[in-house]
Amino acid sequence: MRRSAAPSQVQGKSFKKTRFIPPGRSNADVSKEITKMSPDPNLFQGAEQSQNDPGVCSSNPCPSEGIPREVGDGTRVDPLPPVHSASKEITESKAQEEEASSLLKYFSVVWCKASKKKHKKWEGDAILIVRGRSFTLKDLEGKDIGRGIGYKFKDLENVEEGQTLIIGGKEIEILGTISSDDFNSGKCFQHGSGSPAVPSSQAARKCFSNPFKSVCQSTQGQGNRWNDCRPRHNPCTPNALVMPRPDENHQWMFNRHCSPIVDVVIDPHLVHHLRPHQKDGIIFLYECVMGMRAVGKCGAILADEMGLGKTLQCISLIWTLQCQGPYGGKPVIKKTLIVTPGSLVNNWRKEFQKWLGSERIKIFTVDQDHKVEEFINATFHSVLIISYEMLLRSLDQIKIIPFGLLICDEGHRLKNSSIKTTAALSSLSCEKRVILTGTPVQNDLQEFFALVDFVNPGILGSLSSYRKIYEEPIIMSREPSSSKEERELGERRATELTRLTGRFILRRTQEVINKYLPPKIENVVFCRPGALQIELYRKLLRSQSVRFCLQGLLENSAHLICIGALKKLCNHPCLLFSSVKGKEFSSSCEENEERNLCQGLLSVFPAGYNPLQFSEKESGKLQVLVKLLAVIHELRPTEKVILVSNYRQTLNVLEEVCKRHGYACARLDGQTPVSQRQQIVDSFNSKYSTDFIFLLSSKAGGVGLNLIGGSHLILYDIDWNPATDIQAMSRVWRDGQKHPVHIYRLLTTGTIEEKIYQRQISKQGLSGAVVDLTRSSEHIQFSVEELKNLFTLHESSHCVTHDLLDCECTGEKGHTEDASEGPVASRQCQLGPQKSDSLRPLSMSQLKQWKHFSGDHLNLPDPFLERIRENVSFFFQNITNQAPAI
Ligand SMILES: Nc1ncnc2c1ncn2[C@@H]1O[C@H](COP(=O)(O)OP(=O)(O)OP(=O)(O)O)[C@@H](O)[C@H]1O
Ligand SMILES: [Mg+2]
Repeated sequence: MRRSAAPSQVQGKSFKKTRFIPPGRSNADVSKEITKMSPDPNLFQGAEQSQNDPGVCSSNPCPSEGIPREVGDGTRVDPLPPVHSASKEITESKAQEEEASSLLKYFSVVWCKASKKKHKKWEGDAILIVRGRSFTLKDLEGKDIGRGIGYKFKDLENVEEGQTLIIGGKEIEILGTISSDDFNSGKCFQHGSGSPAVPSSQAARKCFSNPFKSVCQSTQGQGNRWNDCRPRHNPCTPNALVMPRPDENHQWMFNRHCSPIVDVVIDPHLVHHLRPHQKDGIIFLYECVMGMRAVGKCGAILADEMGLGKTLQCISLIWTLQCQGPYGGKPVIKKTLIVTPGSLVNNWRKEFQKWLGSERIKIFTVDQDHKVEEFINATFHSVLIISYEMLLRSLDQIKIIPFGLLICDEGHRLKNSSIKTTAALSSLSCEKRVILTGTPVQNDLQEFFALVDFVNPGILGSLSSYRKIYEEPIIMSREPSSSKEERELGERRATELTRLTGRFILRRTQEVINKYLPPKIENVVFCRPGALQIELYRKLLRSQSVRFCLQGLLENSAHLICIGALKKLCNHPCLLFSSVKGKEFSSSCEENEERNLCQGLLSVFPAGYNPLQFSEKESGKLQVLVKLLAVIHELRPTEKVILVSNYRQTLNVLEEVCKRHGYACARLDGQTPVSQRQQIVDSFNSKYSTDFIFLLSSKAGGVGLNLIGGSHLILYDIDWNPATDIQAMSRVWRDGQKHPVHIYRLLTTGTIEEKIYQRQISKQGLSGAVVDLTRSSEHIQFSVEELKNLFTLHESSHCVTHDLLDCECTGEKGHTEDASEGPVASRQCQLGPQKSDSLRPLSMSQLKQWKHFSGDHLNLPDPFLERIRENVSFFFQNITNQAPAI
């Protein structure tokens, strides 16, 4: 507890002052005086009582007037002033009020409950906010612990440093003034942990050792240590990447043996390959984990967009820290733990091998046959790579290994502090923690807290203080009904939060590597539904379940069943048939809705319909797909295709199509054993592979994979969450890709798929958790109005999405809207100004700027589109990185 030595001052004179020995004071201080602040009696009692202490007014017949009220925790809240009758008083008090309303001051204080005890202890630090005639006392968690109104303006105006006061039943000592800037930004609530890496003089003193003495000792005892401590690589070569030297404060803190300072230089073998943004990223990571950016904190979040080479940046960091260090050249760490999704364990091993070969560093990957014990016993391994699932199972063994560095790949999963994985990882004693994520949480402030608190525990204070100081003001400022003051405060707090966390969070966008990548041609293809699809769609929309949903009569997830059925139908009617079959007569209660939905559906299918012998013509998208595959195969025989769906059953249909057409294919979905995943990916990426198609379940394999063996990516269906689709799309357009990349998103015209797409690109979709991969449609709430829109089939439109764009073209000619239109609306709930970010889904106005044409358009400029136009009602196309020779 802080003990004050600040001198108190006498203030006020009209009432008897209590003698008070401030907590922690020596007896010599007893003479110091304390001011008892009381609400202004003038305001409550009328002029005749103006000199009275309101405390004496308990005899007042009207207890609600003039007697401070107590609220909540015993805090005194003084009554609102009654209306005065005398006009002179009104004029005077009006003038005073005006004067008072301009008073706004902030103080740092220590406080304790007011009592007459001789020996008291301050109970805590707090912030005193004096505003006009009132004050608020907040603890450092941002919680109100005292409040009072109706004080004498003069008393509050004269509050100053060193004073000891009694207000609102609490004794406080004013320690200092806080600028409104520091209050508004929230800085004054920080417990010191968030300050830049400048140690307090106390800390510096504690770590002091006589540098001269120890250097002498060491040079005598160990020969010429200065000569031994040369940098591992030459820092003077023109391309040398040299890490920043620790400053004096860092040296005081960490160079206890006063070893000579040695340049830490990244291995030239790696530097040769590094992109400029990767060099910056390595310096950033180095500074973070060395505690050079925030005092006592060694965590970082590297949130570069997908494909920017976060793996290589980490490998460079690990290799450097394991061999070098700034103090006497001594390595900073011995062992590193990398935790990653199961499908990426072997990708990490491969990347180590790719960049460092197999001799420099020994990697151990945990799987069924290689347990953690082996790593413990075989001491020559320095890096342990393990999946999140395995980590939970082997936590006890992991805990006993003294890891110097912890890297959590695809670490956005740690955004929930109550899940087991986060708790398990937090329990590890390793302080140097790095989260890697291409999809950071940007718009949920609590999840953001969890990530930040994981890498740098305590830097934002406790969760409750964070809520009070940042989350609540920020959220409040974004309410449409917020006042100007609230908006300003929220803005300031958001800026401060961004500043505070910006020291250890780095995010670069795709643009930084665009110049190393081939062109990307993105297409949104609106496929006409087949006749059977239309008939079934109409039938489903007429079903009792859909009708009840629209009347708001069904509870829970009934609408999800309807949505699920429509989505299956869009993929292929045979998928709907399989799910309906057998449910028509089901009697179980849970399946009631499904039964209602299915009734009469089977009769729409041709007699003797066999889902296994489905026809490609029955699905508009499948027809387009088959033609697309054929034209790619014909025009680009050496190129390969990634075919993505969110559903295993759909992948089964697509696999069957591949078989029918004789296309060799590989497949990775949720059921593919983790141990086989990398091998499947590697063999597809290999130039010797004979596979033409890679069937990918976006949910199972979307994150982290490199599928640069393919240059055409077809998204067969659409997810509510744009991040899932964007993740999948990022698998091919990344470093190492040799061919122009073609992306095709297939949507069934006029159906729910268009609606989901619109939701993705509309503001409504944007305000949700757009970069959060774990959210699915179950978390989406729909109003009856929205459901009505979802459950409408637009049979006559070429493209409902285009209809909504307010675009004047008829789709007859290739049309591109003038790019000079207004700015793209930014997301509502994000920290600070958002830079261009390819993770952000496209917006409606951006889509309008894409080239677009109807399927009837003559002379389509793209030979692939030309071939599929027959079944397509509309196209959107966008080309990134110069016009390709398609
Ligand atoms: N400097 C480089 N030169 C050439 N290839 C590179 C370079 N840096 C990274 N790569 C390659 O780029 C690909 C993508 O890198 P990586 O997997 O590290 O991306 P990432 O940032 O982790 O993306 P994601 O968020 O999707 O996991 C890998 O094949 C990697 O080997
Ligand atoms: Mg990665």
